[in-house]
Amino acid sequence: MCQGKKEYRSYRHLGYYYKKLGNHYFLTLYSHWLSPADRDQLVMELRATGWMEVEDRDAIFKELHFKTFNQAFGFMSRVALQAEKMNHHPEWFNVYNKVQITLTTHDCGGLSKRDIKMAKFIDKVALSM
Ligand SMILES: C[C@H](O)[C@H](O)[C@H]1CNC2=NC(N)=NC(=O)C2=N1
Repeated sequence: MCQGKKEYRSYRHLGYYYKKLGNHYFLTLYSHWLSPADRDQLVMELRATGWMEVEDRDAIFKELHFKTFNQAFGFMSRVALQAEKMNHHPEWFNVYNKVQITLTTHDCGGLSKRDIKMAKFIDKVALSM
């Protein structure tokens, strides 16, 4: 989904834009694109529910604690089904009742609308456990 800068102009009519990260250009879909203003606003809202920005990556992170391993695993199962449905998968680590989650869009080298949608889903499910 993300090509180098050279394809940028040929894809523009398809609603793509390119984003420069370091010495690389990532071509990504407008439909998932987060404008800087939207990104700042949405990430600020997620900070209110415990998400934080990852220092050396364009990604967000949250650690969730549950009463038991079963609850943590049940939470992960529900998120996994949503990840498959969205074709958008978290980077996560589980130890007993704790789940650490990092969200970013690998195809685009950074945050996209899918990460925001997934983060809100995660918060909703965690609240219902
Ligand atoms: C081939 C497959 O559709 C892609 O690799 C999907 C799968 N899940 C994904 N998950 C995340 N977080 N980012 C992606 O870019 C992504 N791409």
